[in-house]
Amino acid sequence: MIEFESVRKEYANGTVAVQELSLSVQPGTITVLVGPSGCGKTTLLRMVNRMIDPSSGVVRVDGADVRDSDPAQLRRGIGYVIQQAGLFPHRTVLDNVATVPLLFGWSKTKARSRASELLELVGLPADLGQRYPVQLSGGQQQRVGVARALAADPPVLLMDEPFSAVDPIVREGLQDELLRLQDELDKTVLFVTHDIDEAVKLGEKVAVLRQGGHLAQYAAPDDLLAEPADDFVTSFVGRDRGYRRLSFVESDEVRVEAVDTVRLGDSPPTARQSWTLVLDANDRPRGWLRQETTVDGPVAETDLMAGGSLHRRGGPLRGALDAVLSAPSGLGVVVDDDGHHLGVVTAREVFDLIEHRRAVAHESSTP
Ligand SMILES: Nc1ncnc2c1ncn2[C@@H]1O[C@H](COP(=O)(O)OP(=O)(O)OP(=O)(O)O)[C@@H](O)[C@H]1O
Repeated sequence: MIEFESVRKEYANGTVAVQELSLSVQPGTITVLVGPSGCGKTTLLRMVNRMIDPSSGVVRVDGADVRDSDPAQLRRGIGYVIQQAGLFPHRTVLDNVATVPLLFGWSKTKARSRASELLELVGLPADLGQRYPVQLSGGQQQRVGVARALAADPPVLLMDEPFSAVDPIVREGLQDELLRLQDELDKTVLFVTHDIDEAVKLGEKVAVLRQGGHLAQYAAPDDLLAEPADDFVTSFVGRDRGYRRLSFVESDEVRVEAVDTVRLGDSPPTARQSWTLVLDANDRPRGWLRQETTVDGPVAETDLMAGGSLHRRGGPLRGALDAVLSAPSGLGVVVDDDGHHLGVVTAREVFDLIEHRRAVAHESSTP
């Protein structure tokens, strides 16, 4: 869908931003360009919609050389989202999103109704449509930016550091939202970031660029973390790459064990284990009760130690290990999709599974 063939960009001042780079982006996937500041990510991205033309080489969208298309026409099929959303400050949110359909000659009513649908699609309440961008939080503005880019239903989306101006929690929410949207929409997304965590979370393929616009490695996230191509990629993907790789390991085989539980408001069992898991009336974990804690009567919130993160059954093994490491009991709490308690996993179980996987992988790679 998007191809770069021996693309080179030298700016008028002699800076070579992209160096003889070839790359194919698969249709219907999120591909991430990642690398340190100044390595040519934005330059590469902007060559797709002809905001920048290459000095040599060819950029193709859907098999056609972009230089053969009229830039305005080309951009109708390519949504563009930038940092801090770039919304028009004097137009309401709804009119910001309706801008492109209006340019296409849609009636005001039709364009606004499409804009409302899009606001809902990106998870914003309809009444925000009447506000001005300045009256929204950074995260909300980014969502409007995404809605606006989707307005013409373009098959291709270019996203240039779209989430880097918001705090880490909001950012994680926006990333999850993009993955959910992509499940639904199947766009061809080219996404620029300098954050390797964001890259491996979002990308089906990740292109690591290094200074001077060289392509250092182009691989699926798991392969990137498992086998960085050289010292630059190794240092760029970071020291804890072994741990982060667990994000791509399924936990289906992990054994979930039973643990003693008590409901908030009930009396604890008389013979208590070292740790008892406390649940609410809907079987959702609320915290841990230590054996040493004296409880007179029913268990109350004040008797509890805060629980750790919860591991959703079937989620990546990283979540299981994090649940173990963050729980005061050293037991990772496992829940179903609705947050109901299912049992616990131990660190030993997680490590045994990692060891087992390694042995299986080794066997299958040994002739
Ligand atoms: N119009 C321009 N004229 C001259 N040099 C430019 C121009 N635009 C970018 N550059 C230079 O080209 C190189 C690549 O820039 P680019 O913006 O593509 O990098 P980037 O990887 O997106 O960086 P960042 O993460 O900081 O946004 C940099 O050295 C930059 O200074």
